[in-house]
Parts: sequence; structure tokens; C-alpha cells
Amino acid sequence: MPIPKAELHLHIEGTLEPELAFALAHRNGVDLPYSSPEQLRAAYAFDDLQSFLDLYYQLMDVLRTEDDFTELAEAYLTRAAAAGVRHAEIFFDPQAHTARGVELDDVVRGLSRALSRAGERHGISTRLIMCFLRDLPQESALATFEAARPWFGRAISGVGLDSAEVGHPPAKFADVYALAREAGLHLVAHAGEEGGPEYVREALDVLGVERIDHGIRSMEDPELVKELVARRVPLTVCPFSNVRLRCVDTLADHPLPAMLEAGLVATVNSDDPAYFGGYVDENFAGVERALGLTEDQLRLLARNSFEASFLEDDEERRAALLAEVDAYRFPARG
Ligand SMILES: Nc1ncnc2[nH]cnc12
Ligand SMILES: [Zn+2]
Repeated sequence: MPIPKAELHLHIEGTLEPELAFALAHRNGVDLPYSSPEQLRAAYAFDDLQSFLDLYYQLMDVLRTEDDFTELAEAYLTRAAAAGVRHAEIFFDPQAHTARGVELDDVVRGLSRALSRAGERHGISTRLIMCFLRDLPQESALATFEAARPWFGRAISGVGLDSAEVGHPPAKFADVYALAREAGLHLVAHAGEEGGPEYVREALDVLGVERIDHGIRSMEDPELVKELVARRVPLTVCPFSNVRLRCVDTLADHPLPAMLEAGLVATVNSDDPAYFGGYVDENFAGVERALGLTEDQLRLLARNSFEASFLEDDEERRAALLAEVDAYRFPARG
């Protein structure tokens, strides 16, 4: 069994495997511009974040009903359990669905149904984080926030910020983050993926986020790194994603070892595993192989994932999961 871990950076729409996309397209009468799952998978060659997002938003069109969202999340949770995931904080993109005429309540109800069964079925505790699309105006995020209010503190635990980063700095969303803070929600944001370290700085200072999603470009600003270390702000790093979206040349060039060396609270996650070549266990195995990470470093990454998770309402579970990590024995290396 892979080492126990929390997955903290996972877009549920990014777990839509080609086979499920075709099954849902058939069920819902949606035409896909590909003839087979194999042909679709062959289109997964990206030049940058935008070229991925174009396909990601296009393929989402197959998700129409509450049941579709339940099936999507159930498939992820089944795969995540095999990856050693014991706690998952899952992103979703409400605006990408409501813009197509899918009701927010259907999305949340469908996802929640799978998430609420995950403890019993898969031994996984879960949280749901609603992301705002940063390439849309803040007014759209504000309207989404108000529509989602009935779910706060029940199905929805936090807000995040994703989609095209460059040209859409965190400060654009200062008002909606202030409201989310007042509502008692957790705050995270993608920053420093394609955008520079100034995006990370702004997410911390203006939005007041508790975690940074990606954050790899923080490494370009030593003062920022010092602050992230001192404040123990976690970074949810996604190695396969960074390579597939050409933020990093190859896995062997990934800054993860330097981040750990600097004392950052880095974690390893899969981002959009159906598109980027692997789930979180495969990301762990990939960095182990390409970067020669030691067992101590792998254990630290797993510990960091639970320490960075929003489990403060269940400290007993956090402690139990950390104890599982400490007791884990790695298989003999071949
Ligand atoms: N890696 C990523 N960056 C920004 N937005 C996203 N939406 C889904 N995956 C994303
Ligand atoms: Zn992401």
C-alpha cells in the first residue's frame, strides 16, 4: 500500500477520464469532437495552462446531472483510496457549470453525495472547496458566492481561485475573499504557477489565504520564501502538472527538493490527474524516481499533507493519520 497521505490540490473536473467522458456524453446526448477515448487521450499534449484549460472546459460539457457529479467523484475516491489518500480536499469550479445551465445545487448535491459516503466506503475524510474562475469578473464570483451561501459550513468548507493566472492577479478578488473570511470559510488560491512570486505575495497580503496552490515560482524571491517558511504557509505542489503545462522542463528539474531544503511546508498533489498522466501515488513515485527523494523526504511530504489539511475540527483524526505516516514501512526498493 502506498504511504498514507492527504490530497489538497485536486480539481474534481480534472479527474474526468476519457472513458467516463464518453459514457456521460452518450448518456446525455452530447457530441464530442473525438471518435474514441484513445483519440481523446492522444489530444492531451499541452503548450501551457491555457491550452489545457481550453480542453478541460470543453470536456466538462458532458457533466449535466446530479448523478453525473456523484459518479465523477465516486470514481476519483475509488482511485484515491488505492493511492493511499486518507483525506481529500476537493476543488470544484461552479461557474464552469452554471454558465452552461447546470444548477449550482445539482453540482453540490451530486458531489456531496459521493463525499459523504467516502468515509464508510473508502476510509477517506473529505472537504469541498469552491473555486472562482479568475479570468471572469469579480461580479461573477460574488454572485456565485451568494448563490452558494446555503451550503457554507455544511457541504462547502472553503474558497479557492483558479483558471488563467497571468493578467488576473489575486487583488482582483479582494472583496469576495473578504466576504468568505467573514463567512468563516477557509481561504486558498492558485498563485505562482505561471504567474511570478508577486502573485503569491498578493494572495497572502491582500486575500489572506492560508495555503498557496502551486507556489513554485515563490522560489524566485528569497524574501518571500523566508516569510512562507516562518509563517509555515503550506504550498500544494503538483509535479506532473508542472511538467505537462511546461512550467518546469522535466521532472528532474522540479524545484521540490529545493523547496523542502528551504524548509517550506510543501505537499505533493495531482491537480488534474486524468489529464496530466497520473494520480497522487504516481506523482509521489515520479518525484521519488526523477529527483532521488529519500524515504525521510517522502515521509515529510506525507506528514506535511496532514499538517496542511483543514482538519482543525477533527484534531483526533489528524493525530491518528500522522501516526499512520510515522508507522508506515516503505517496501524494499528493487
Ligand atoms: N493547474 C491549474 N491551474 C489553474 N487552474 C486550473 N483549473 C484546473 N487545473 C488548474
Ligand atoms: Zn490546480
